[in-house]
Amino acid sequence: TQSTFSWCNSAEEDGIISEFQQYLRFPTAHPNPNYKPAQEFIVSKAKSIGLNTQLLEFAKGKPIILLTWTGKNPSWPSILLNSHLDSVPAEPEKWVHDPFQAIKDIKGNIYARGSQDDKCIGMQYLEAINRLKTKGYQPLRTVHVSFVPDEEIGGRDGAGAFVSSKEFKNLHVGFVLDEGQASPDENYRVFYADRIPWNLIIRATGAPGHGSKLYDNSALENLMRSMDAITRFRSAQFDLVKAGLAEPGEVIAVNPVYVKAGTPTPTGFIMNLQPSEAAAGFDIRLPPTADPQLVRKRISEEWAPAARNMTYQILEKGPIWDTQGRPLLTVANDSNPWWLLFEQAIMATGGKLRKPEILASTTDARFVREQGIPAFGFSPMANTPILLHDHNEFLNEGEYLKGIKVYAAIIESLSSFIESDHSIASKDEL
Ligand SMILES: CSCC[C@H](NC=O)C(=O)O
Ligand SMILES: [Zn+2]
Ligand SMILES: [Zn+2]
Repeated sequence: TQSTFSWCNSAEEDGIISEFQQYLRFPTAHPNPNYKPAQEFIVSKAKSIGLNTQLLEFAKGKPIILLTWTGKNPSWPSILLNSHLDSVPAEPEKWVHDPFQAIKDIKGNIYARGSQDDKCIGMQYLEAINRLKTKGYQPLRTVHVSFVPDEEIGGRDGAGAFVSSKEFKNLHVGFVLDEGQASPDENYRVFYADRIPWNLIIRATGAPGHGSKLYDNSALENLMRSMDAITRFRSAQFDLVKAGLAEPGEVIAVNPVYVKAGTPTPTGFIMNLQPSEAAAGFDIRLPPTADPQLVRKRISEEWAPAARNMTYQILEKGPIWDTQGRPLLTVANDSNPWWLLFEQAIMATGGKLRKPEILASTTDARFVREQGIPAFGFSPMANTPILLHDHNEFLNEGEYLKGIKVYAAIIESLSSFIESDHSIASKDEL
């Protein structure tokens, strides 16, 4: 059969797809990711395409794989392509195919945990580099590829430790690509910021009492009043999205993740005793445009006021602003040459791009942006339902192969960027 792409015959395509399936089968899902076999696979693949390989480890059993394709001008700021090795767990019995077998169905859809999030991009980076090397392309800037652990559990021992290490400083990274999200339509999506998670726990106390009694200030009544206030805020934010006035990543999300109260028995709860303690946990996500001080004030005055016998705890999973007090975002317009190069490369492959977005969830790109380094989130998956962390996560093989072509164009464009000599204008003329 004829291959979809001029650069590769169908036997080569089959090889590329089967290597993607192999990578998907490594058991790197939480809560017990086994990184070693996946690491050996990536290192051997990297060696076969002629990349330098290095292993870093900032926490035991959590390797960071760093691959390097040295450019003709190694002193220039380099490009880093990042992905994570781990994935969230899956419930095999709720999938149509086993999430760790990477089965390809008749339509070419490859079912696996990690197929979208984000083992696809890690392998696509390598295939794209392989493609560029085969055609004899030599980068001006050095290109690094990193595979990191622990993204799904916060990334502190992975990208967090890596980005603040001396090893990272020595790479002199000027621009980073990290994961994005699938797009159900024909337009690719790109992300210039992440929302930052806060974990909020609110606790209420009150006098216990008989289950039959109406009285003020019980622990659960106090908690329920907070729930009401939080629900009103949540709905107001969500209404902005529903009305099309804001994108999902542009509002503050506050979602309940647990509620804890009551006096347990072996079979349930004591029903005629109003408890003296109650607590609830929330996943809050703040866009870089939010004012964290206002959110803190709202929590202390409306969601957990001392006047209602309430206390609270906020665990901030990262700053909203960089060290200079600017919102943690990467400029995604023509004033940023990296943006132009990125956008032009996608268009040159016939790909279309939606308006840049703030990612509703959180990725390792935030660690990079904290260092003042520009980073975009991008996973080339168009015409694909958004299934990250969901049952039946899959990626179509044709879409995967197209993504390799897109990355090849992007990597070529970024790594041949010559700063401040009108290279952007000259690229337009090409
Ligand atoms: C505290 S960082 C958590 C990172 C995680 N990333 C992907 O889902 C998320 O919950 O968005
Ligand atoms: Zn991810
Ligand atoms: Zn994820």
